[in-house]
Amino acid sequence: MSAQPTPATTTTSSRKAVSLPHLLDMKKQGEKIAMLTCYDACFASVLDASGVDVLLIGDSLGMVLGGMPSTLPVTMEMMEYHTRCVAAGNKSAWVLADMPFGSYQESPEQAYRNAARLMAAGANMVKLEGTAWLADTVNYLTTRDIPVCAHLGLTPQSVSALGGYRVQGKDAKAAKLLKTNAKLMQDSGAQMVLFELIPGKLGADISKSLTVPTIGIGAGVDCDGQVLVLHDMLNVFPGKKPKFVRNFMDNQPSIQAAVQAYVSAVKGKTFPGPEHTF
Ligand SMILES: Nc1nc(=O)c2c([nH]1)NC[C@@H]1CN(c3ccc(C(=O)N[C@@H](CCC(=O)O)C(=O)O)cc3)CN21
Ligand SMILES: CC(C)C(=O)C(=O)O
Ligand SMILES: [Mg+2]
Repeated sequence: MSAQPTPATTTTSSRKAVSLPHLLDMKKQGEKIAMLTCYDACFASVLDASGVDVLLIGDSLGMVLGGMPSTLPVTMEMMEYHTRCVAAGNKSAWVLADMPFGSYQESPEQAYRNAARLMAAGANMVKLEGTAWLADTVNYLTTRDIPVCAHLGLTPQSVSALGGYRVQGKDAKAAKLLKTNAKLMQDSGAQMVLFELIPGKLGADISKSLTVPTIGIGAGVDCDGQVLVLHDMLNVFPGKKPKFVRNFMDNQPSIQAAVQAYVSAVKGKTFPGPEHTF
């Protein structure tokens, strides 16, 4: 083979595609997983080239792109469209798509039918919010070769039942239940578990107790990876920022540099700090 031209800039755009074994290996090696939400081809290309490991097509897109008051009005059509957009711009990152409110809660069969649509649109894995009731569905999807990330802790699709976007697992009983449910998700076949808004100590404890990688948002620095909503860390989402958000545009000349600063901060364990942790 003839020599390849040397790239002008050092990026990770030529990295090997991120895979499930690779993500498991990152946990084993102690390399933190950097995840960001992504809703379109253009940002998919920027994030992929900046070394983001996982692109999450979050149902937060309803609030961020659509200006909706919650994630509940988000539909399968919206999730499919944005998953297609992200897959089109991505080369090597792992593509994770949220299943929207009402698309999986009825039955494992309903969940499979809708998960298959997101996989066909370009997702590598789907994410479902729930507690113990979700176990059968996780088992149904994973035995049929659809990789699953279980989303525990604050589950925004349950905002009305939970009484707001509040920290979960605060007392000993709630903490124990969360840990039990995390193990149940792993035992049901989930290859990733995501925690939103839980005490940092609990995030550390559960992450140590699981063999699959854990991803945190407001769950402390000791999860195996971190996720933020892209528009929050770029400081373009209006209104009061949750405590776990850091503005990565601070002192950065470009969006690319801000995203690279996020990846470095996650890998270097300097984000999240105590000031972002409950
Ligand atoms: N732009 C955006 N960013 C997000 O992180 C996000 C969304 N949208 N939409 C879906 C959910 C909603 N999320 C939220 C929203 C608000 C708080 C919040 O204000 N939390 C309080 C904690 C309150 C307590 O102490 O219990 C905080 O101060 O952070 C947290 C998560 C996370 N997700
Ligand atoms: C905040 C993350 C975890 C999410 O589920 C979303 O963006 O929808
Ligand atoms: Mg979501």
